[in-house]
Amino acid sequence: MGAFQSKNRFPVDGRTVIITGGSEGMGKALARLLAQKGANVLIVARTVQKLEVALKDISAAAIRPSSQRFHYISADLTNPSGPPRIISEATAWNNGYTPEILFCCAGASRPGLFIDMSNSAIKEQMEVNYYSAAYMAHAFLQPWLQNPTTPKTKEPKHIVFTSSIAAFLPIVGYSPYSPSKFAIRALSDSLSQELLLYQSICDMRVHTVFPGTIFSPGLETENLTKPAITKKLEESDGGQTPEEVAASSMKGLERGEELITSGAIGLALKAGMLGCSRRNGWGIVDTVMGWIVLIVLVIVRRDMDGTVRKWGKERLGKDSG
Ligand SMILES: NC(=O)C1=CN([C@@H]2O[C@H](COP(=O)(O)OP(=O)(O)OC[C@H]3O[C@@H](n4cnc5c(N)ncnc54)[C@H](OP(=O)(O)O)[C@@H]3O)[C@@H](O)[C@H]2O)C=CC1
Ligand SMILES: CCCCCCCCCCCCCCCC(=O)[C@@H](N)CO
Repeated sequence: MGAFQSKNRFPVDGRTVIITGGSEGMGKALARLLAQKGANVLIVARTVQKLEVALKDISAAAIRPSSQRFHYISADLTNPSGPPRIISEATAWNNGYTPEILFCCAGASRPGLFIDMSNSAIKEQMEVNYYSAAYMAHAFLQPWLQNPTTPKTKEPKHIVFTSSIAAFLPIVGYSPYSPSKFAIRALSDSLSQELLLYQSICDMRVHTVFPGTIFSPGLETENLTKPAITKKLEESDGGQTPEEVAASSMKGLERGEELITSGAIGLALKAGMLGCSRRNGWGIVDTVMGWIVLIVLVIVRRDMDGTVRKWGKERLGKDSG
């Protein structure tokens, strides 16, 4: 302990955290982890029954059960009227303070070939992944700015978005899904710069997590309609449990990272896609890794394209999926 231990840049003990998609999968694993670290936790999702079951599980993980508080709010986050109601309910529940940390984990993937998709399916992916996060983030910034003083004023406020490594490379079958995760990364980057405007009034930070395959209820649902070629292309990603993703996300946040990956493939792919995004520390590791990755990706892309071309040649007409 002590001198060599770096500062925790994401303290949560005694603070109040709101997690969308906190009733299942990665969001629920994060909620449990935050409860173990001493946070008050509020989860948001649509289905009340799942929220009730999850909340019991989350509160059972508290390190100080007598003083930590837990709550849920049911809302459909694709509806822009949801977040303002969530803020007022959450603020009232949290003794008049807007929760200081927002995790946007709600999301879903409905894979399929673009050519087969209805326009409403294309729109739905943007709504459930991008707008659900953008509306929430938008609703939190004004209350934070107007009331920058909270019991833990010294600590910055945080928004944490959830993207995917599908935002780093093309994968057949994710054409309506990947753009929604790219959009989250773009929002994260532009907000990260915009929030500097207000830094002297209220220190607000934004982060994005890029998980690979997560063994979650959501994955089981998406696999029901996933084209076989998509399963083939993503088989080299071994996958992680929601708990593993939650733990590595928290580690990245505690190190102060802005764009966070939870596995080796994500780390490499991110390095090849950083561009003008914030790098960790001075960015030397990310940058050198990026040079190597960009060379390796020439081969990866050629290999993936070869697989897709062969698949089409052998199966198109018989089974386009
Ligand atoms: N699973 C995977 O392989 C990967 C997932 N991701 C992303 O990680 C995040 C978590 O995924 P995962 O662990 O699979 O989650 P799950 O699909 O298992 O759970 C999704 C959660 O979001 C809630 N939710 C879904 N739609 C809405 C909505 N319209 N309004 C409010 N809440 C909603 C669900 O509850 P309810 O249905 O009751 O509303 C549930 O709590 C998502 O953003 C996902 O896109 C990223 C990479 C890989
Ligand atoms: C040096 C770099 C090597 C690169 C190897 C490429 C491997 C590609 C694996 C892609 C896996 C995609 C997971 C997306 C998960 C997701 O977001 C969905 N499950 C939606 O929920």
